[in-house]
Order: sequence, then C-alpha cells, then structure tokens
Amino acid sequence: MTLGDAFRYRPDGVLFMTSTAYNQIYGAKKNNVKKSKFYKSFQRNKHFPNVLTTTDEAAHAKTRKVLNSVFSAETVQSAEAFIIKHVDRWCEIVSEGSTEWTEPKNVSAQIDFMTFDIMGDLAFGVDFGTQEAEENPMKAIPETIHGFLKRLNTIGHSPLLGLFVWLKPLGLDVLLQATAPKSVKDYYKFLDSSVGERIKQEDIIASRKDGDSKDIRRDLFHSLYSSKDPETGAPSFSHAHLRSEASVLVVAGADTTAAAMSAILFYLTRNERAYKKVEEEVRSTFTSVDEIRSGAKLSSCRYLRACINESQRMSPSGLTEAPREVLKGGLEVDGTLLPAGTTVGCAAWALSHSEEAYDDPWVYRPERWIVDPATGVTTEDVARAGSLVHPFLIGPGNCVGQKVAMMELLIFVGRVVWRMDLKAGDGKEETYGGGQRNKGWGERYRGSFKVRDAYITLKDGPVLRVRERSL
Ligand code: HEM
Repeated sequence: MTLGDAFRYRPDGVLFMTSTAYNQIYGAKKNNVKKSKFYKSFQRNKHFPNVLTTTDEAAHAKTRKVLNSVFSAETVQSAEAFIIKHVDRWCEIVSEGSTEWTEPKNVSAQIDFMTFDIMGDLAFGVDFGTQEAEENPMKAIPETIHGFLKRLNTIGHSPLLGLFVWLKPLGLDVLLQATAPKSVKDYYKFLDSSVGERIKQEDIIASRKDGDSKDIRRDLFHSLYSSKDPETGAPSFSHAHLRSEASVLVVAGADTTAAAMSAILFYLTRNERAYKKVEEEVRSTFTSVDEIRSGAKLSSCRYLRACINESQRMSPSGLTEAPREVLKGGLEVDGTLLPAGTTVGCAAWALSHSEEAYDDPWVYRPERWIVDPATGVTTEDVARAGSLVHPFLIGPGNCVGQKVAMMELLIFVGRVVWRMDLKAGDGKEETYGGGQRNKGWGERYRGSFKVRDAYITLKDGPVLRVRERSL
C-alpha cells in the first residue's frame, strides 16, 4: 500500500481504503452524510433537479423511491428487446458480416455509440442511430458529454467549487448555457424536443376514454411518466423534472456500461485461458444466439459473470470517490470521529487493487470469484474479494440501474462470444488501451486496461480483430 488506509486528498476531505469505512460512509440508511456539493456542479440549472445531482437528502429519498419502483422487474425486462437489437447491430457492424478476420480496429467509439443508442431507446423512446455509418449530428454527443464532464469534474475537485456552485443560480447557469459549445446546445435542443414529443404521445394515450394503451412503448420513459405520488395520486414528476431524470439516465447509463464492455473485451482478448473458458461455457450452454437473453440459462453462466466481476475489479467503471459530506454530529470512520462538513469517500480503483486483499491484484483471474475445491478458492476468499469491489456502490445512493446494466453486460458478452471470434490486434495494437512501462505508478502494467476518472469513466480501446463464427 502506498498511501495508507486514509488519505487527505483535499484540505477538507479524506479518502478511505477499508471495507469497514466503505460501509460506514455509504452503507447504512442513516449514516449521517449527504452527497457533497460536488454533485451540484453537474446540475443543468435549478429547474432541472434529478436523483443524481440533488444534495438534499429528503428530495433524493423521495425521487429515489419513485425510481426504485420505475426500475421494476417488468420495466427491466422490457429493456431486453432494445438491448438485443443494438448489441446484434454492433456485432454486424464490427464483424463486417464476414467470416474472414477484419483488420485491427479500435472498438471503443462503436461501443460508446451502442450504449448511447440503447439508452436513447430506454430513456426517451428514440433510437439515436449513432451506430450507423451515415452522417448524424447525434454522433458528436458521446464525445461532447465526455468533454463536458471532464471540465465539470475538474471544477468539482478544485478550490473554486464553492464559488462555482454559489454563482450557478445567480446567473452563471444562464451564462454557461449561452456559451456552451454548439454540440451541447444541439443536444439539449434534441433532448427537449424528444421528451416534448414523447410527453405529447403519452398525454394523448392517457386521455383516451376507452383506456386503450396497447400502442404505447413500455419503456423507462413510460414508467417515469406514469408514476404517481402514492399520497396524492398526482404524477410524480413535472415535465421539466421528467426531462431531467430521463437525461441523467442517459449520462449515468451509457458511459459506465460502455467502459465495462470495453474492459471485458480487452481482458478476454489478452487472456487466452479465460477467453477459451468463457467461450466454451457460452457455446455449450446455448444452442442458438436467439436463446441468449436474460433468464435462468444466462444466469447459470457463472464463468461469464466471474469475467464481468473481474474486469470491474481491475478497471471499475464507477471510478468516482462518490464524495459525501458529513452532517451535524459528525461521523465515525475506522475509529476516527470526523467533524461536520468533512468530505469523505472511498476510491474504487485503489480499493480493488489492494495487495492485502488480492495477492496478485494486477492479474486478471476470474476464478477468484468462484468457490471451487479444484482451484482452492473458498467461500471466505470470494467474500474477501467482494468486500472491496462495489461497482454499483452500496446503500441509499447506489446505482438504480444496476439490473439493466447487468442485463446489458451479460447479453453483450454472451452474444459477442457466441457469434464472433475475437483476438487482440498484433504488435503495438496488442496492448493498445493498456498500461505502458514509461508511465507513472498504477499505469505501467500492460495487461491492465486503463480507465480515467472524469466522474464518468474515460477509456480508449481495445484494438481487436474479429470475424463471424463459422457454423
Ligand atoms: C456497468 C454499468 C454501471 C455502473 C458500473 C454504474 C455505477 C454507478 C455508481 C457507482 C453510482 C453511484 C454514483 C455516485 O453516487 O456518485 C451510480 C448511480 C446511478 N446510476 Fe449507475 N452504473 C451503471 C449503469 C447504469 C445504468 C444502465 C443506469 C440506467 C439505466 C444507471 C443509472 C444510475 C442512476 C440514475 C444513478 C444515481 C442514483 C442515485 O443517486 O440515487 N446506471 N451508478
């Protein structure tokens, strides 16, 4: 360990490196913390609150309750058809429909397009169509979101954060909106018109006297629109709030999942033994690609799940320290009482590379997630490994979309491995996206997929050669 179990990362903030601290900060419902003002920097303006950016605990709890019910088993299941549509399209585009090996290609941007298109379908009922080759202004959006969040993340970690957040409602928001790059303005315009259109359709269907609603898309947007306050029976969200919640789902759901998918493909194509095992598991479990959908068979693929866990351990897609602010009365973390106002958090990447918990943290070894007398991995080993890896966070602010995310990851890896053969590009391309010897600590290991924190997770690669499987 380089910096010890607790590290002061800003004058008023401490990061912790233990599983007890993790539970004390995020775990309990009443843990005397709230989201820090870092989150406020992401809010478009005061008229667009949403579950991710609000720092008001009561407002968060209220919205979160609604979102928990929006992400019901039924809604999650309704996401499947959209996920399959975009994953299959990704396979066709990347393999070029050929059983010959393609030239090496960096699949990173195409993965970004796919997850963005999935979220467009789920959150707005619109296929953004960014996977397709044609010119499309929406194609600039994933990159625009990355640039935008990179800037906000820097402000969020700077001494100017307090001033920035204070100035936002006093005119800074208006200025930021007016001086935003054209692509950001286009994106907002697009969001506003898509949501407006969708609200209109929902309003028409809701006002039908015969109650006929069979032509409605039963997706996340529909669930958000239809949710009602249990006490008053009124809609849970105003139109502005609806727009804000739908758009945060796109930001929260697209890049995280894309980073996870890129990481898995990197690790599988650089670790032949793991790749052969997962390929054997998927190809022997299913008799056709159409069977690869959520359900008992996919859940039975435990090596596939272990591959996902292991790549989330090595290259987490939730890299943020998820800063929380200690409330009046203080918070005891690992035996130290922290005063009100202290910013606290846990750094995901450092936790999952702990040499105390993982003897070989730089080695991609999915077996560490499976209890098996043959490999000597015990229940205690798996529990210890899991105690420091929480890709979706824990507690009241954890990821509300995690079931959708896991469905996306399982279907994506399952279908890709079933339909295609993959290998790393040759020479320099073999390690593209990985660490480099001449870099600093933590970035040197070539077998590790490099991820960067910009609140969302940034990545580049991997470079792959692919071909359609010959059946
Ligand atoms: C592999 C994919 C994903 C990972 C690793 C992930 C991880 C996370 C993490 C770590 C948080 C907490 C962030 C914080 O407090 O700062 C979070 C929150 C959130 N996630 Fe995800 N996420 C993923 C996919 C998704 C998807 C697909 C959706 C939507 C369909 C989604 C929606 C959200 C929302 C709305 C929140 C805010 C929850 C709250 O504040 O109560 N995420 N996610």
